[in-house]
Amino acid sequence: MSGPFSDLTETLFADKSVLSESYHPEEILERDEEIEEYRYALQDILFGRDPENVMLYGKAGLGKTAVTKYMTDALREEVASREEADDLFVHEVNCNGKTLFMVVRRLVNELLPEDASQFPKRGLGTGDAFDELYRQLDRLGGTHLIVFDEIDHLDDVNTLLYELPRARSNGHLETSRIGIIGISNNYTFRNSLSSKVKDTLMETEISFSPYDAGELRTILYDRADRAFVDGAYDKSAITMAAALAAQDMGNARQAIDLLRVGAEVAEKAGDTRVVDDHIENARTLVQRGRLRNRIRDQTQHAQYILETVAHLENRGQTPVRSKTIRANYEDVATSWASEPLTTLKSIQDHLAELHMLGFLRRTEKNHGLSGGHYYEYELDLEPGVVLETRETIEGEEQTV
Ligand SMILES: Nc1ncnc2c1ncn2[C@@H]1O[C@H](COP(=O)(O)OP(=O)(O)OP(=O)(O)O)[C@@H](O)[C@H]1O
Repeated sequence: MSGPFSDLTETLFADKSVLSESYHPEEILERDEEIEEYRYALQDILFGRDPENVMLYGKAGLGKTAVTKYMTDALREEVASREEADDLFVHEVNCNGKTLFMVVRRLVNELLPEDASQFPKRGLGTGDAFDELYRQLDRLGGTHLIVFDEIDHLDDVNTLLYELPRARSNGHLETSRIGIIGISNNYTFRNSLSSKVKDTLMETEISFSPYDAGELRTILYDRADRAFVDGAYDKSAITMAAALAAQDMGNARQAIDLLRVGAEVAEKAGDTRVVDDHIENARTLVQRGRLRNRIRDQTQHAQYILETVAHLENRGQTPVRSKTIRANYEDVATSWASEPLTTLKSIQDHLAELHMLGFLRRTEKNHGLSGGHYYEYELDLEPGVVLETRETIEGEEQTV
């Protein structure tokens, strides 16, 4: 029987999952120094001693999570192969949007025996959660590495970083040991800690710098070799993806995304080889995707105003003054069944913000004493992207 999928064969990919976000590379490339520092900080675990605490700093996509997974997996394997080494447990918790209580409770629940009831959400305090955490850690014994991702987003991080590292010396733990691994995008995180914590933490700091084009090329070649069938990519396509990502933020995630999206562009076009043009197309698609996310992040009325300017732009009526934008904005807001903002000042505030964020271009007009002084606005991006994104957002809201 023939159907819409029946004539499909795989032409480009040997294993596409290698280019996905959930893929964990077996080998970490171009991070030898960071791995060496990490190894030194954690190696005491093998000899029954407390590990050093580790703080990793670096912007998005620079390998902090990948290196951490690689190191903790390798350590687990090593511990398993040595009879004399204590058991090793690795726990991970993301701190974004969480309170200290939520984070400690989450760890407790992960440690509790399967048949035990969960730590209550209400009725007990953070101190009780810490006590339970210590009880469970000692019940299991061994060494526990706790990875706190986005640690800078945690409220009351000072208490966490004062309590946990000292739990053993303070007599809360007898049979188990703890090592803390904190991950942060914010290089100034340490400065925000209380001096008490700064003085006692004694952590190893490992800083992840942006990848240069050569380093990204190495990472991409390795992925491409695994992801594609033989002869399915041009070397220059890899060079181009690496160069584009290096020029931007030196982010490996972005480089891998460019390669994956480029390959998808090639596949859709029925091409059997990924070449520069596909990567160039991927760049536009990835940029559009990012732009859509930025539009989504704006408040509802800021989005209506952006949509208004996009309509005016399409009708060739820009640059335009805030008064005209306001009149048109009222129709847009009403068309989405929303009550428009009432004052010109609130529209102007949104316009100033949208200008500052790079969505709008603004020109100052000065017509002397008689004509007055005002601004004219036009869109600083393609109107089509704004209107498409707005339609999608409203469509999603209606289905919720
Ligand atoms: N040195 C490397 N070798 C191989 N793959 C890498 C390397 N660095 C990063 N990657 C890959 O790039 C992607 C992003 O890396 P990762 O998630 O580790 O970044 P991160 O620094 O933790 O960023 P974020 O703060 O956004 O989570 C992942 O797919 C990861 O496997």
